[in-house]
Amino acid sequence: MDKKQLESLKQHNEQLAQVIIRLSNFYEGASTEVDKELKTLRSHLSGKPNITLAAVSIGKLNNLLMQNAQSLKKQTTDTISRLESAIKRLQRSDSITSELKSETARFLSSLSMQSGSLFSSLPQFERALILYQQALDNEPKNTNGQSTNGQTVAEAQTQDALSQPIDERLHANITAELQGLIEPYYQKNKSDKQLSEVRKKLLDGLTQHELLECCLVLIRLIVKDVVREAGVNGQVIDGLHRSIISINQDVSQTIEITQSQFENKAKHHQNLQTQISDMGEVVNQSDDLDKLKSEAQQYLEKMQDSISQHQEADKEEEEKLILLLQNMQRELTSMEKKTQQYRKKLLEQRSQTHMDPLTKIPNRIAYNERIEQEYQRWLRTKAPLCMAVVDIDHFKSINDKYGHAAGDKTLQVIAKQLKGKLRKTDFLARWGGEEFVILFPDSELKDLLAPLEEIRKKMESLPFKFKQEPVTITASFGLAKFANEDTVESVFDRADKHLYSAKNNGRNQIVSDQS
Ligand SMILES: Nc1nc2c(ncn2[C@@H]2O[C@H](COP(=O)(O)OP(=O)(O)OP(=O)(O)O)[C@@H](O)[C@H]2O)c(=O)[nH]1
Repeated sequence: MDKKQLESLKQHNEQLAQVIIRLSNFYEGASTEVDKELKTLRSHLSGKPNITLAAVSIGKLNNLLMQNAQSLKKQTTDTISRLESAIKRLQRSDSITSELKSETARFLSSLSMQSGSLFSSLPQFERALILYQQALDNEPKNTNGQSTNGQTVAEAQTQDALSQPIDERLHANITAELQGLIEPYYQKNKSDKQLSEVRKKLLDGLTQHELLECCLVLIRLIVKDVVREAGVNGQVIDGLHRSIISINQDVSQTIEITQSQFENKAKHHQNLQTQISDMGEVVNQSDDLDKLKSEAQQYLEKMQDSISQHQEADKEEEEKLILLLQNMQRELTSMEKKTQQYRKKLLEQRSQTHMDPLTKIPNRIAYNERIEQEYQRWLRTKAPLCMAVVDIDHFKSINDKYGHAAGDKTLQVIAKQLKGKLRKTDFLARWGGEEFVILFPDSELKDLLAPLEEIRKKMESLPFKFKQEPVTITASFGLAKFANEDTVESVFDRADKHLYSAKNNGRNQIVSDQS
């Protein structure tokens, strides 16, 4: 192999090492054993890659991933058989229609053909959910609103519980949770009629029965979305897994060929050495010039033969190597592309899951992560940390009088205002509905009163205009500071209590630990 080819092999190995390091992140968390082996693999590949050790590690990893795939397959088969018995139970129920009965029969026969792959089974779960929902929708009700089929005691009790009015607070909490859940889907697909209707119902307030219906619509929507996402992600990971196996085979072959080339060279070298020393001996012992000439000629011819033979073999091996390298390069390029697309998608997904789609500020998931960091920092350093809870006053009346679009716009404007007035190190999130939460690291409560008062005044003076009418919008604030044995929850509760004192005292004001 010439210097240029060696250089290219080295470059490919380094490129391969980089891709494998990046790829290995996708498997992180599959199991502790996989994680451990991935760590070893990364250590072999980082800095100056050691491909020989890495190939051993990749082999082990490959076995582990295959075992993992087997246990996943078993779990999937178990789950499918549980799903099968649930659907059989539904089929035996007296109260389902004949149409639904034949549909469950069709579903059961399609389940028996299931391959056992998690991703291909996911749509079956969704179908089962739809069948159950249809059965629930069709279920005949007696005058108490209870089902007339032969229920077990537990089922009858659950049904009973559903016919009781649920606690008002719980109802409000479920409504708020559903509002939060539906928002990203609604923002992505505003023209979807069913989505807009469900969202409107959630914002206007709904009965217990309507709330249950909304839950079902949302569950269906989310399952569909998860199935789609899981399908896409599964395909990507599957594809990457296949590429890694193929590259692993190429690497092993490359190593084998390089090793055999090395051994052949050594053998050839040894042969030449022997021939040269034999020739040396003949020269030493010979006293006849003509004989010496002919013997030397014979040796030279032998050496010539052995060199050309070696060159032939070398050429063949090199051609094989070049083919392998070309293969590897193709696989690497396609893997790079796939991982880059996947990484981009993951980043997008992460930022979407942490952002409120309406106001484009962090949401409650982001808040939960950030408050945990700030709280841990406060425990460690005791640097002052404050929290404010902000709630728009009489927001329901904006929705009622001017419509939800006006309510949405108000939330967007207020979020923008709040964000614009805060320091870069402060953290603002939409807690839910018309409520926001702000974290003030490294800030004393007494120093926050004036700036918050300024924000409150600014909000009050914002020139809102709906249906040609100027509208004044105000907000109430509850402010608390972390102290003594406080936890995240205790500080939030205190800020929330202050907020409600502010509401009870006439709204549009700030109440704090110092009030
Ligand atoms: N337009 C719109 N309205 C929302 C959104 N999220 C929550 N809401 C509405 O915000 C309103 C909050 O009303 P309430 O909790 O009764 O409080 P309020 O009217 O602000 O009254 P006080 O807080 O007591 O001043 C409800 O009508 C919700 O439907 C949203 O994303 N968009």
